[in-house]
Amino acid sequence: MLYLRPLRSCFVYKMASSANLPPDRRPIAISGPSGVGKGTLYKLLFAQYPDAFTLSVSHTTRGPRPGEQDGVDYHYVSKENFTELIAEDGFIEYAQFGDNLYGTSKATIEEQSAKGQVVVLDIEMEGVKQIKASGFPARYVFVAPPSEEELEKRLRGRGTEKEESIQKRLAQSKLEQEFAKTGVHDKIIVNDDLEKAYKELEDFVFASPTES
Ligand SMILES: Nc1ncnc2c1ncn2[C@@H]1O[C@H](COP(=O)(O)OP(=O)(O)OP(=O)(O)O)[C@@H](O)[C@H]1O
Repeated sequence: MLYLRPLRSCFVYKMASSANLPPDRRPIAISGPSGVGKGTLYKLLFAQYPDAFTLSVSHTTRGPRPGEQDGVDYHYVSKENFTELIAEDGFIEYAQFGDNLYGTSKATIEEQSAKGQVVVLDIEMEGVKQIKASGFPARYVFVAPPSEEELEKRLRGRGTEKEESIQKRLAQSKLEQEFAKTGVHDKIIVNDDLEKAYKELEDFVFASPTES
């Protein structure tokens, strides 16, 4: 069980949630191996600054699962609609997993950004490559594990994956880390101590455009 001390006093939290917006409004693409703690880190950021950030809502051709809402969890579209959007160059990145297509639409990011929030994208390596190639303005954060052993421990500790899935994620993690070594990201955060890693993320996202 992860123990996390409150990150800020209540007073600072209120100030932050109403007035503290990042000076650099480009979307932030967060990537890194599965189980490294990406979701944990950006959820802390959202909790701390509820008005400043929003998670990008992807398009998918898979049907909604019970409890999922269109426009909240995903934008659910038909395969025909999805392929039309690809033809119109409507995605900054897309990929196929199993029988289904998933993608991040330019229009969605623009609509979300127009509301005044900074869009956060939780994205894997191929997505990062595609966004870079598209020329879409974004900032890139890579979350790295302190070690392979710790990553495996976190994946197992989360209790969401079967053995085969854990092995696949660990193998993919090596590719993600090799990719990160090529220097494509603006910031690499080693998620060892959670509070320290969170602080690094917070400092990065609130840096002025010239600093990052
Ligand atoms: N610094 C940390 N120290 C210890 N445990 C951590 C730390 N950061 C995250 N964790 C734990 O590691 C597990 C994986 O974290 P999380 O689900 O956020 O990973 P993720 O990178 O978003 O994974 P995925 O890409 O599969 O969604 C969770 O159980 C989380 O509580």
